[in-house]
Amino acid sequence: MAPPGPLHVMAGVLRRPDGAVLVTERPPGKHLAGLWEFPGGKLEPDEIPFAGLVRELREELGIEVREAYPLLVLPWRYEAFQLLLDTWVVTAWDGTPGPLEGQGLQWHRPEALTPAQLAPADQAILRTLLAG
Ligand SMILES: Nc1nc2c([nH]c(=O)n2[C@@H]2O[C@H](COP(=O)(O)OP(=O)(O)OP(=O)(O)O)[C@@H](O)[C@H]2O)c(=O)[nH]1
Repeated sequence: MAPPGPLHVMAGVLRRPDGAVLVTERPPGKHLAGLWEFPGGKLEPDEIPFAGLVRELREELGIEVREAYPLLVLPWRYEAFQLLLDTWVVTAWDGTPGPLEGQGLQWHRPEALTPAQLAPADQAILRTLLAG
């Protein structure tokens, strides 16, 4: 049987007008617990990427995405699985992002993020943000 394909994971980089971006902490007991990531999650079967991004950010942060554009689709391999991290920059939303799942939330300018505190795949996203 063919091995399972990569997990398609949506990630949203919420960017405020002052340039700060939102990072969220992975909860205890989960893969990469204690590291920081961009909020999001797995795409559901037959869901288009933008709809998955909107759904995940509604579920995790309680916001309604209004404007977003694709930044990069990053293929990544962890020991146990592979993912395609489909990353969008979110420039406008309704509501105030809150920790609906009890996760830590922090706003930082990309230059102030410490790469080692991010999920490994997200370190590549950070490089793209810094290059842009
Ligand atoms: N949402 C999100 N997931 C990421 C990022 N970077 C990264 O490596 N991942 C990995 O992508 C996988 C899928 O994320 P997820 O949020 O749906 O999954 P999860 O572990 O919370 O599990 P669950 O929602 O099934 O309980 C996780 O293993 C997570 O570690 C990121 O920036 N955002």
